[in-house]
Amino acid sequence: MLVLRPFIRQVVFRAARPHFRVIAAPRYSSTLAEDVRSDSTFRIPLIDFAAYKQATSLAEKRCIADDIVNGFKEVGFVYLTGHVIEPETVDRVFQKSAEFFRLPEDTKARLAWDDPKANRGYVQVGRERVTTSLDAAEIAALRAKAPDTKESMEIGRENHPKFRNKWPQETEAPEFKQTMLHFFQTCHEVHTMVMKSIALGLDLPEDFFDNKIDRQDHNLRLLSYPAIRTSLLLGDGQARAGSHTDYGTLTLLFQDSIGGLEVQNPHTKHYQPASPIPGTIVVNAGDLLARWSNDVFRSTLHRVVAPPAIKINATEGMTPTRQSIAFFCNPNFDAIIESLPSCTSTSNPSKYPPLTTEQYIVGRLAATYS
Ligand SMILES: O=C(O)CCC(=O)C(=O)O
Ligand SMILES: [Fe+2]
Repeated sequence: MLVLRPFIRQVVFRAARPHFRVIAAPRYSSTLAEDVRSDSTFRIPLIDFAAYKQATSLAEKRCIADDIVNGFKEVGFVYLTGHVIEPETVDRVFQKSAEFFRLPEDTKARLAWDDPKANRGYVQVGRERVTTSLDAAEIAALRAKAPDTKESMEIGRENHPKFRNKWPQETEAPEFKQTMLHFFQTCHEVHTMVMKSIALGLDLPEDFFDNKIDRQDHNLRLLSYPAIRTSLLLGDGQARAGSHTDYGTLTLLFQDSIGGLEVQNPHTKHYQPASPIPGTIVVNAGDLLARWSNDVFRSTLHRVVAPPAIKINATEGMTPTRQSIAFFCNPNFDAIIESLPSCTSTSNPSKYPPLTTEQYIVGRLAATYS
């Protein structure tokens, strides 16, 4: 599958409005590290993971692994194509998610999220305010002034010894549970594979992460952003989802065609659109992977803002409904996250003390919800 590599290198996604702009870059384009230094050439690399799965030698795998690691080092985000998830599977999850959010308010309220340790259940509009702040009072003030305009449903691993998922009844949402559990398993498998490639790209044995990420302590988040007058999204700090980083190893993000996701260019600090590319997964590195890699990887700020609006009259625009599905991949909750041996040296000592996944994630979740 090495033949695919030159092709992928030529198809360079330039993050610039309007959406859906994929530009064939010159054959001998500059490197990613050079491109991301300016907003006009900023790009999120598109990586064909099929080449990794089909590689017949470690050297072939290393090529893709290097591209993936480079993407997380320079941008913190990549678009993944050639993964194992069929488009029909993703379509079905979107359909079942939309059906769920159409349930009556009191049905959803019965399933309300109520405990950051469990992190399961329905979160109504305005209840979460994602932010980088760690200060509870500051987050509460932000939530009051500019709440996230989204609702979500959080699903954890089904076989947890202490915490139960909050499922609607089968008669209320037929095949919802089965669809989500199947998708959870599929995303777990993608995570395991991508982490193998990351291990290789960081000069570790390919199976380095295997026994640290096998417990499926992940979180599947169904997201629904209701239609809203665009003027309500344009105020100070106002967004569909405020600027934040994710907490775990990787996030696998599936978005519909509406747009609005933006990624901060780490060099210029300006936000650039991560426009939907059909069939791809947007994959970003989270805080724990950045910490594990001693900041070799970036956990990049991102947010969801108003996409190009549909005019409802001469002065007012309406921002259409948007759906996305985020699969937050985590290490095992009792895994100790300490700087990886290949990311530290005497001249680059570890920047962070060790901590467990649970300590980090439960602390962040407790701060961001009301
Ligand atoms: O909806 C999206 O596109 C992004 C959502 C997100 O970043 C999150 O929930 O952490
Ligand atoms: Fe996020």
